[in-house]
Amino acid sequence: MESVTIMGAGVMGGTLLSALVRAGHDRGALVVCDRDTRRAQELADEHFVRAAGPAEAATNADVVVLAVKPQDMNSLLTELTGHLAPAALVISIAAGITTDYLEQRLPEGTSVVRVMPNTPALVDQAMSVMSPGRHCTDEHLEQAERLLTTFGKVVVLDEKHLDAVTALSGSGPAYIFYVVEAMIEAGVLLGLPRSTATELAVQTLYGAATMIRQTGEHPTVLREQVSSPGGTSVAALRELEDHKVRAAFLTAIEAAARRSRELSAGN
Ligand SMILES: NC(=O)C1=CN([C@@H]2O[C@H](COP(=O)(O)OP(=O)(O)OC[C@H]3O[C@@H](n4cnc5c(N)ncnc54)[C@H](OP(=O)(O)O)[C@@H]3O)[C@@H](O)[C@H]2O)C=CC1
Ligand SMILES: O=C(O)[C@@H]1CCC=N1
Repeated sequence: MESVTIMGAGVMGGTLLSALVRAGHDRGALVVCDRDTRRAQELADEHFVRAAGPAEAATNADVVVLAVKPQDMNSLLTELTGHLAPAALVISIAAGITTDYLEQRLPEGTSVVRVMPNTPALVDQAMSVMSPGRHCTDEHLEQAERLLTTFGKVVVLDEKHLDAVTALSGSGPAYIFYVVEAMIEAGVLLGLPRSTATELAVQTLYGAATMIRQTGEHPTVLREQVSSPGGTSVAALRELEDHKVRAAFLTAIEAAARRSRELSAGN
């Protein structure tokens, strides 16, 4: 089984490591590294894998996953200089960071794949989109796909779409959690106990998501089925339209894509 090193023991590094362990990846072939060595050791201990410094972690890795913030990518790449195996596959999950940027800082010919996963990887329901770099072989792309498939769905797209992808599915869980928070608050406002409001909102989200997936119907059709003539749903939806909630989603997701592009410049 290939050796995988995860650089960055934060939210996504931890999420991806836990997913690989859950999928039965050989623990002896998993290494985690963080500039906070205590954090790396804690994560390693939690999953019975090994923590190591950047040089050692990179040297023997078949796959190196870069899971640091985009703003830290330059310094991480400097630390990796001279330590990557020539045949290693580098998978970057950083928002905004292009394969071009990575290839310019890594040894000539390094296989790079840019991936945008999301936090539902924690429950094996990630949406990951990947774009191969210039030197990425078919074998390396398949290797990346195999790893990513262990914790969710994977799609290959041209890199020109990756800022939009980051804005939609990368950040997407945050928008959904925000909507659910607001629905829970509304239930509490109407006098429901908070625990009941939470259960109702969460099951409604789960049921609605499952319906979209299983029926294959467009969300508009499903929304219309809920909206009885002269009824409650249409009364609520008019308020959402009046408050320009749809337009707010469009501009919010545009802002996220813009921010992804800014991050590519190291801001
Ligand atoms: N969170 C999400 O939902 C998603 C995030 N991403 C991307 O994943 C990446 C990580 O995000 P996230 O996990 O949220 O961020 P975190 O800040 O939680 O994790 C990044 C970790 O990397 C550490 N780090 C920084 N520099 C180095 C270095 N040179 N060597 C080793 N470790 C280092 C950080 O330390 P310190 O705390 O000291 O900075 C931190 O522990 C980002 O690029 C983000 O764009 C992609 C998809 C979804
Ligand atoms: O907020 C962020 O920048 C990261 C990238 C996608 C999701 N979280």
